[in-house]
Amino acid sequence: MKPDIKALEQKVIDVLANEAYQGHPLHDVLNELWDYNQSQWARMEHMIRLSDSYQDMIIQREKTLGERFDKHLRQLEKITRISDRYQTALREANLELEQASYADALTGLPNRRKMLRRLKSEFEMCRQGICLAMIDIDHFKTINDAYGHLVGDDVLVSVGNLIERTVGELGHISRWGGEEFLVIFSQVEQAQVEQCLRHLTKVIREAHFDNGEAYDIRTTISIGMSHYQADDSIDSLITRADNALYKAKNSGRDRFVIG
Ligand SMILES: Nc1nc2c(ncn2[C@@H]2O[C@H](COP(=O)(O)OP(=O)(O)OP(=O)(O)O)[C@@H](O)[C@H]2O)c(=O)[nH]1
Repeated sequence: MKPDIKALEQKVIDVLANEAYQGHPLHDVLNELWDYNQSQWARMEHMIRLSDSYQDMIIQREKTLGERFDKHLRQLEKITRISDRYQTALREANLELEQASYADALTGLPNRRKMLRRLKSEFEMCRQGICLAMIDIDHFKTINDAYGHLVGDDVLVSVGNLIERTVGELGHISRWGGEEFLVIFSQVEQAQVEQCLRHLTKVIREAHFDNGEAYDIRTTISIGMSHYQADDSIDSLITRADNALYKAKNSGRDRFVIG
């Protein structure tokens, strides 16, 4: 049978309060037991309160942790988006930089570095049938001296444009340096290249480089041509074109010579 704890407790309280039992040894023992029981209850309640607040604290902490985690996640997403945009911008900037490093700043034509790359790849693909034309403006210094460097720049750009237009699909032009241009013809009949270069000297000879009415400059070009021969390297092919250009200069300019 289950004891009625409440009634039992009340009975103990009554006995302890009863004057008639004071001083009896069992009264003292009961008193001590009662005090001990009360203190145990108080301890238990204290522990329950502690446990409750501990659980509260954990719940709060988990809540805050969750919120903090969400915040970090949002920050992380933001950083990822920024990083994606940054990488795209970086890729575009690198591309622009790469293109800029292969273009001549004045004429916009491919520069010597780009040309050497092209020459290397043409050489690797099919070296037979490659022709080079080294083209140099005649007495260009006199144009600079007479009209100044800025006008000289304009003439350089115009000559570059005329070469590009005249060569067209037959070859690839580059500004090799200073007042020199290099054209690669690949897989074009040598006779056709010669005809093109002969025509080019005529085009430049007949051109008027004017700036409205401010000036009217005439000029000519000399060309050294080389075509691939057995055992040629890129260097030897360029050197033969250079030597032929030298001969064209020394034999009166305004012409092309085959090296
Ligand atoms: N305006 C201008 N001049 C340049 C540029 N690059 C090189 N030059 C000039 O080109 C001239 C080349 O002179 P030279 O090597 O003596 O040759 P040239 O006067 O053309 O004579 P030949 O080649 O012997 O017919 C120099 O005056 C350089 O300053 C440039 O980008 N702009």
